[in-house]
Amino acid sequence: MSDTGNNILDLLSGPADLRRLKREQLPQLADELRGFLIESVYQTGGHLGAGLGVVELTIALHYVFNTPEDRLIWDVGHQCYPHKILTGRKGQMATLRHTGGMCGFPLREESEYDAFGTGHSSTSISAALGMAMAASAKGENRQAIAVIGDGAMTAGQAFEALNHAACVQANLLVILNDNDMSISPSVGMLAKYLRGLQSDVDEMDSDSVVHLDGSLGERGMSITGPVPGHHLPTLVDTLQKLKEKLGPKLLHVVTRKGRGLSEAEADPVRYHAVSKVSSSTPKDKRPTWANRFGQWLCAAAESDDRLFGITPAMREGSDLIQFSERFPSRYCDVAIAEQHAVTFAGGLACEGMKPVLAIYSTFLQRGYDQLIHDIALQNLDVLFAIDRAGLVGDDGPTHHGIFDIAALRAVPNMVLMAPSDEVELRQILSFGYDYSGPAAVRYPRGEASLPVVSGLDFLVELGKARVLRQGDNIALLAFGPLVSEAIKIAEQLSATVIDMRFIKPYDQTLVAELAASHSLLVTLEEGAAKGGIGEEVANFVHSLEESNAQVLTMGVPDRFIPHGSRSDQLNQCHLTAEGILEAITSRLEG
Ligand SMILES: Cc1ncc(C[n+]2csc(CCOP(=O)(O)OP(=O)(O)O)c2C)c(N)n1
Ligand SMILES: CC(=O)[C@@H](O)[C@H](O)COP(=O)(O)O
Ligand SMILES: [Mg+2]
Repeated sequence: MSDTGNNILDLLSGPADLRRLKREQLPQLADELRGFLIESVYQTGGHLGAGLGVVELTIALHYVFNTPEDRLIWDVGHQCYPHKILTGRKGQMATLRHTGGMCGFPLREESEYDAFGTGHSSTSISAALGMAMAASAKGENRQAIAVIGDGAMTAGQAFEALNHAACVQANLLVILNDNDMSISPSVGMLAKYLRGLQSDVDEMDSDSVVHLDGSLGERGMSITGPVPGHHLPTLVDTLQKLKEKLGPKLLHVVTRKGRGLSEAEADPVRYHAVSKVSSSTPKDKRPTWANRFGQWLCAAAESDDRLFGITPAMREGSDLIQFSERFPSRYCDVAIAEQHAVTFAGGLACEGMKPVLAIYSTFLQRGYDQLIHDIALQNLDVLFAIDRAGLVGDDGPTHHGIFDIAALRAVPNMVLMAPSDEVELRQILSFGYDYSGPAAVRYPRGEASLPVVSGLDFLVELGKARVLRQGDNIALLAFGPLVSEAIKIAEQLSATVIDMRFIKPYDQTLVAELAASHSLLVTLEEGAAKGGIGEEVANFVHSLEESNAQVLTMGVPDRFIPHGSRSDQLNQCHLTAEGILEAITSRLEG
């Protein structure tokens, strides 16, 4: 017995060892792997339910296929921890999602077994098909396997890829991991269809494999399943058969999210991700920006029955929970379908409704064309509540919301606002809601900031900033919660502090006045510096003939910021009081 009680798991250094096991050893390996996964993720925090649901599937895939030569891609990638543990990274699990530690998603640079980096959903089939076509072109006899959940399957790109795959002869295996869950329960036509096909995974038995060969089958993609996704003998036998079958194939497996941990099976929403179990008593958590948004949304809906609240499968994350319960007829979870969500909001607006689309900044990237083409170009009255705008911490670069400033300030008709605290959030959301045109309010992940200056008037006027402190030579122009960092160093610098509030249109009149009365303007934004609002302010100031003011722009540098804590990331980007002070000091010492 090894010291951790894991007879088999601890003896495996990689899939080659796994493939030397007898089939009858695999169920014990699954138990050991599941136990280690739970224990480890409770220590570090991270995604849990999805990984528990694919323990057997992961073992079977590495047992049957010759990974890494056979390419294995995990859609979204939040379920990849069992895969990482079995591919030589068990020892790194203690560093999961820590600064400098193991990534919480598949990462090509981390391992040859991570065939494709994921994080945003629904990319796996496209990538696997590309790899399969390349193998064919090179005459290489290898498989490309995409494991995609029922939630991820609802996104358009998944269907685009299936549509293409069904008409090309490439060795592609798509495994639909159907646990009837997204983060919240799956919604939409696909979910209904799949529910009609499968019984409860525990009621399925090994001869329940149904060769559907349905409509897609007649046109080039064979469909197998549904198969009980926790029954190792069935999984291994089925995968062996499919391995020998040429051409594009789809295997439908039925699993349970959170499998093997009773509380996670009972509440898969809550156990989608868990915080680390810390020995110290948890400090009272303050409401998050998303909580404050959710409260505002309910209050606004109470007084206006034209308001619709829309989320692309992120009810919990964006905190539309209360709204969904109180206003079910005006709550729309459109599944993982950001492109559809944006244009759908436009349709509502055309008919006089007041849609509010709550969407993470990083996921809005999926709907950028729709924002331009369907909303801004037609000047439709849609409010975008852009959540997770800024550095997000543990999830890392696939999830940072740092491109929305550069993206949206380039779009005519768009209004883009950045509240500095939770009181401002309410005021600015209301302003955006009342504004009759496309408006967006961006706010970060985590606990909502409290006002740093009291007794201010809250009247919000289009394109107008707020002077929080009058100083002399240096002016700090903060866009959003970085106001609090600016206030911390204002006295030491005897600086003027401006809460800019509006990114588009920004308060150009005030900037011109500041440029005439200060020698250094410093712009602060938690967004990509390249293409950011700081560049626009600098261009404007440097175009003023009557001013010699210099502009120091501070934002996220032109590189991807790795996973880790949000505070580490802000430090890396010098977007803390200390970092800003240091940058100003070195500029002054120039
Ligand atoms: C484009 C995009 N939108 C939203 C998300 C957030 N997200 C992460 S996991 C998830 C649910 C995925 O459901 P499914 O694919 O069924 O996987 P399961 O968690 O059930 O294993 C969502 C919506 C994402 N990662 N990417
Ligand atoms: C995997 C995925 O994309 C989501 O689970 C994401 O990690 C949620 O992020 P938050 O924790 O910021 O809600
Ligand atoms: Mg699912």
